[in-house]
Amino acid sequence: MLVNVINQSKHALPSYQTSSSAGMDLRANLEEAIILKPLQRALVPTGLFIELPQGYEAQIRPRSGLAYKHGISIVNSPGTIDADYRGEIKVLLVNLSDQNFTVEDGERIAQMVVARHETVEWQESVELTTTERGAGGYGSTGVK
Ligand SMILES: O=c1ccn([C@H]2C[C@H](O)[C@@H](COP(=O)(O)OP(=O)(O)OP(=O)(O)O)O2)c(=O)[nH]1
Ligand SMILES: [Mg+2]
Repeated sequence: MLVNVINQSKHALPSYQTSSSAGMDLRANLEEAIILKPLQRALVPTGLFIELPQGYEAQIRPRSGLAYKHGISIVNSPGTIDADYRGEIKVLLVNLSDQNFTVEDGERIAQMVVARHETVEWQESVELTTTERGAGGYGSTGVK
């Protein structure tokens, strides 16, 4: 799909790393590096502005390598970019490790997956259909 984008960053547009990747890696666009102390969070700019077609959203997800090696995650994971959002895409990183982590300019900090979504219209009802699960949840199907 074609998506309008304005790239005000110093870096190339995000791209898929392999032909069947679901996500495109997003790079930090920084004047200077950010040092994240343990449990500290920061809203990291990307310099990207996009215009998604109606009925689509972009999800901002953590990168597993950063999470595994450095404990870097995203506070609001997955972040949601609405189709009508025209501001800069930012990534809310958090350092879940016990050591400082430096976010460098140009570093791949997250990945963005574009997905379709439905728009719900409520149909108010007095009862719902009966199912095998019923109201069971939170581990109701087994001890572990
Ligand atoms: O990780 C994120 C999450 C959101 N946004 C932008 C795009 C999104 O369309 C907008 C609003 O996000 P959200 O609805 O999650 O935030 P909110 O706290 O509900 O704010 P608002 O009242 O503006 O909707 O902020 C980002 O740039 N990065
Ligand atoms: Mg909102």
